[in-house]
Amino acid sequence: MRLIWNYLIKYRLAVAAALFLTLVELGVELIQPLLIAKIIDEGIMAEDTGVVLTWGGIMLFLSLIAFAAGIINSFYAAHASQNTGFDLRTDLYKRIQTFSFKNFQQFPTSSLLTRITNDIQQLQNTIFMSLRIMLRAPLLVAGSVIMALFVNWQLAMVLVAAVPLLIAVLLIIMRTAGRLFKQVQARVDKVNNVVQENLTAIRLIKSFTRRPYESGRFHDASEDLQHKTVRTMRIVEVSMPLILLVMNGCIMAVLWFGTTSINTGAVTVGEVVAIINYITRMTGALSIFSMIIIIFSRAKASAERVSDVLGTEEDMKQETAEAPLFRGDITYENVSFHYPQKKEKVLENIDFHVRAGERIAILGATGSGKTSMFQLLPRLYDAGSGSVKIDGLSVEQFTWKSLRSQIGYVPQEAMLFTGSIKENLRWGKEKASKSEMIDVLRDAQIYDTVAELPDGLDTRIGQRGVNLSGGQKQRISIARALIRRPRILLLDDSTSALDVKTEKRLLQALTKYRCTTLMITQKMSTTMEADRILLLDEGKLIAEGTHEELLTSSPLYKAIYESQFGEEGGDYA
Ligand SMILES: Nc1ncnc2c1ncn2[C@@H]1O[C@H](COP(=O)(O)OP(=O)(O)OP(=O)(O)O)[C@@H](O)[C@H]1O
Repeated sequence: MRLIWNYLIKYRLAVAAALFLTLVELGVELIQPLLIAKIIDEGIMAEDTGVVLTWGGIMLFLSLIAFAAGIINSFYAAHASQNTGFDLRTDLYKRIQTFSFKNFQQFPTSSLLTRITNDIQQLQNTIFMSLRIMLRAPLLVAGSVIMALFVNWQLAMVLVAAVPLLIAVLLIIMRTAGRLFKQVQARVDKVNNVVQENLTAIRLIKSFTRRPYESGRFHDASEDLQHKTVRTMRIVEVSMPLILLVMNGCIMAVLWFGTTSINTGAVTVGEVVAIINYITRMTGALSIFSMIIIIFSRAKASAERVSDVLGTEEDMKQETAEAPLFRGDITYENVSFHYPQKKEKVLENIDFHVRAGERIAILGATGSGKTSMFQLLPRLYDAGSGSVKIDGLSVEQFTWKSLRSQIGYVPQEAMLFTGSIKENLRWGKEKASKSEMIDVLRDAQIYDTVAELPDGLDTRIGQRGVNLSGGQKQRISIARALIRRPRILLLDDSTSALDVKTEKRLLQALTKYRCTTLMITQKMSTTMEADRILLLDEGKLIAEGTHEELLTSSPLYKAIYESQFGEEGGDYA
């Protein structure tokens, strides 16, 4: 919970004002039974209407003050809680943005989503409730005991004995519930995970008619959440009957001792009524305690989950050197790599050199390590051993921005954002002009299609580009990479959905960018457009050369070629 204090401190004035106003409300509440005692003993019993009216008027006035204090308190409580929530969300978001892929593997996306929404919402509610009513509850309980002692200490001893014991039990319940609520939040993660996967793969689910299976998965996750929440709430709910039992016991004891003491004259009727009034108010405050237990236990769990993310160290640090303008010469020197959670190497002793401006095709069976090899260049991962260099300088010495802004990366799965085509292109270069956009769309062989759309560049792209074909998405992704005028272009199977002629035109248009181009591909038609080809197999670079060289030197390359074009080689021989 230290996390909440650290953030709340910024709004200390609002917090102080809210707490002060709580004390005003509390003061009025605590003084009222005293006034009631006075009215009974000095007004009603003594049949003095003047006393009743005077003190009754004072009670009414104080109630109005408490009412105003309550309203203003809400304003300050909302200000402090909403702003703290905003700050936490912002910092959490910023921290997630710095995450490396290794960090991401630590926290599934669905869990990060729950943390940044639901968990922060819990913390926000807790701060609001704390400033509004929660603090009042313990203060009211403590204040009532003190005031009861002040009214009649012998009768109040009943409370001195019972209340601390009751609070100790409630705190134990709160601790247990805190642990259980953490498990509840993990179940919320699971539900989010299923929903997220479901919605992103809705087309697949429909085409495979897997709706009943997916509904089953959702049902199980949701039911698991329901059961865990019910089990947790059961423990919390014990607190309410417990409070009523103990406090009603206190009232019985006060009435019992009070009646005998009134007869001996040691206690007045007003004092008995006042103490019972304090007990009733304490019962109200303690019932809020059961709500406090729920909110605090949840908040404790949420605060830990948020802290876990905020406290996660970036495992990949960026260095401070600004990269020079690259020529685009690339060297992999004896590079080996394995993913953080796996021991087996997916790349082993990769060694090659690409001259600036060259166009290289990377060919290899699925899972042979092509994408992994790409990811080392913009430092999405760091090589385990060996060195990846651009223009003879290790990529690990540059700032992310200066390195990545010179690399155009088109990932295997074309990922577009909700917004217009224009906005998606500006995602690549913020201040791109209309003519720049037209140029890159033309080079990516998609301009004619865009121009025919009723809204042209302003055409809205649905979430993840649902309203575009696979090939259209690929070409807009390529245009987005080209608009940055990259020095190095990485195409990860980005032309797989294009027909041979369109692809040929696209590759032709790329020559004017004079950038070094590495293209992962499964298609021979693409490799034949390259200056050289790297052939990967099970993480090893097994052959390197031009198309003609590899046809004679590499049996695997020849086999792939023949599998695509037949032994004669068709038109491409
Ligand atoms: N994020 C990851 N975490 C762990 N292992 C991974 C990860 N990504 C890929 N791998 C593993 O690394 C190996 C190489 O994968 P990679 O994606 O580099 O192959 P690829 O040649 O690009 O395959 P494809 O042609 O199918 O895209 C595979 O065995 C794969 O299972």
